[in-house]
Amino acid sequence: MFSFLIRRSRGLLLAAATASVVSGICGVLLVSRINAALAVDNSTATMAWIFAGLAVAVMLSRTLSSVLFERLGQHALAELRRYISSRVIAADFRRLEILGGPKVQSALSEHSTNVAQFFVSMPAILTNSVIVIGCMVYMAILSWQIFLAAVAMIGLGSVGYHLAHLRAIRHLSVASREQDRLFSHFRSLVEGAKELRLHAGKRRAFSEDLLGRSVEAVRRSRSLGMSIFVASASWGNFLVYAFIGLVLFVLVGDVPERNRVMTGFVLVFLYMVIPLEALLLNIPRANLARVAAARIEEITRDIPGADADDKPDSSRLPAELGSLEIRGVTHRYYHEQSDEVFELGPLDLEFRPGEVTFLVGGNGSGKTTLAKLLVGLYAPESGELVLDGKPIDDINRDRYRQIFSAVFSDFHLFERLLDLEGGDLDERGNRLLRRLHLQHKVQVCDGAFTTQALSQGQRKRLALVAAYLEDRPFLVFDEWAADQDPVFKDVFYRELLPELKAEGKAVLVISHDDRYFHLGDRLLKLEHGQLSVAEKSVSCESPNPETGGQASVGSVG
Ligand SMILES: Nc1ncnc2c1ncn2[C@@H]1O[C@H](COP(=O)(O)OP(=O)(O)OP(=O)(O)O)[C@@H](O)[C@H]1O
Repeated sequence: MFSFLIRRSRGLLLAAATASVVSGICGVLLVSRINAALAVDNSTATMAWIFAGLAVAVMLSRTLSSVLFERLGQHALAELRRYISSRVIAADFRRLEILGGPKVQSALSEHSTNVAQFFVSMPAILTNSVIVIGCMVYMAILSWQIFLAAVAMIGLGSVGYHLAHLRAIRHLSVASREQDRLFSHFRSLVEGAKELRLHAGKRRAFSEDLLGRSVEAVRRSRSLGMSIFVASASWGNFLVYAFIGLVLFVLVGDVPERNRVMTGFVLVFLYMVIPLEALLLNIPRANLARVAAARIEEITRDIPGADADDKPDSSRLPAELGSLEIRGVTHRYYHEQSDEVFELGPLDLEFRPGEVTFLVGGNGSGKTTLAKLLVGLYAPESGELVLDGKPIDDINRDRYRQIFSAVFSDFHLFERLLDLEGGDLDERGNRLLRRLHLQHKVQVCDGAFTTQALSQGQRKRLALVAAYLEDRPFLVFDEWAADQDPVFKDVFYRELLPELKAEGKAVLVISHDDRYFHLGDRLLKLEHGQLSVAEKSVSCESPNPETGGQASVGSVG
């Protein structure tokens, strides 16, 4: 993940790192100049100018590195969000369903921000590392014996620090996993607002048992992890003071030029303590970023790219449907908790243009799953879809999907009518809105609905308008009419469906409205994932003159 980000902004990173290193070097030179000034009786004007020059260089390089790293942080955040979004857009739909929205949201917000923080803490890490290393070199020049003692002390500190880090990272990983769950509770907080307000007990249980526990678990693991980091930073700090004591009161007695060396060491130490502290405190942030990056990698690994083609060449999309066959297609859902499997199929079906097919079946019989298989959202586990004699595979599945417009029962309405153009788009949209009696509530203006603040049934009508405007050869409606009033049910079944049929569209309608079934060309019934031929209902209505009331059933498996 970091290497990906580093690759994307190599130039900026190099400039920022150079500025940090320059700032560190100038800082160390500054101390050496102070020490030199202390060692002479009268400091010269040249010494003063060098000092001033170095001080200005430190200020400029530190400002430059901080600004550049801040920009890098924002750049990294934007890059990560682009990367994760593109992976999500291209992901296999079923894998995305299994992964779930909260994890994606968590990756896009918190994990990405933490990774970006790495770049913000980089100047502190780099500059202070250079200062600490420079100070060590300066110490080595002053006395190599004491330098060796410092190296031994740093070795001891590093081992303790490393062991503490391993432990801290474990806690931070637990926290970032728990945070994904927390995001799903955040979603319930808004989406379940009605239910939570209507039931005090449910509200209490949710906020205490679910949300509260999750918030607490994240807090506990993260503060444990960060406390270990901070404690190990204090341990490092303690070692510095222990070392100062050791040098001042034990080691320095044996070295030649005792006074000069002692002044030098005291100065270097005092100068080094703050950068060292900053270094030890910033390394945890970098580690937090490492954990977040690992989590993002894990999440994006779970959603491998499928067959989505970024720019489907619309000229290659079939404007008309020839024949579409489903041959021996199956799909299975495994439910881990109950160790049960729902199996749909094997199904054999054929769809033709200008044909309206009704699909019925009890709840959970597999209707929506069949629709998802048909439109290519799920790849069949066995069997195949054949469009105009050509089998659909991973390579051409995305192009295949472009022949469908669908309104699923959990449809989503985008703010704009995306990828629809034409000077008369607004006019065509508004014409449809008039037919659906929505013209007083909403309009299509500049390719977007003027509002979405409508009832669920009205919003579904907007989804129908969007599907209509797409003008694709195959339309799928998953219980579209379920929440429409009788007038609009009538408009849908008696006006819109026949119109689509007359235009040569193939239409699959998942429905429980048996009083309209005679208006379709055939009726399919699903029971426990298996298709059966169903008799068309003739209740309430006279037989359809077009079909003579007979179900024209395609090849039904
Ligand atoms: N995302 C999913 N993950 C796991 N199992 C699922 C998922 N969606 C559906 N199922 C299982 O598949 C079965 C069929 O579901 P499906 O949504 O296709 O039924 P349906 O006939 O459309 O039902 P309804 O009339 O209630 O909309 C269900 O019994 C359910 O157990």
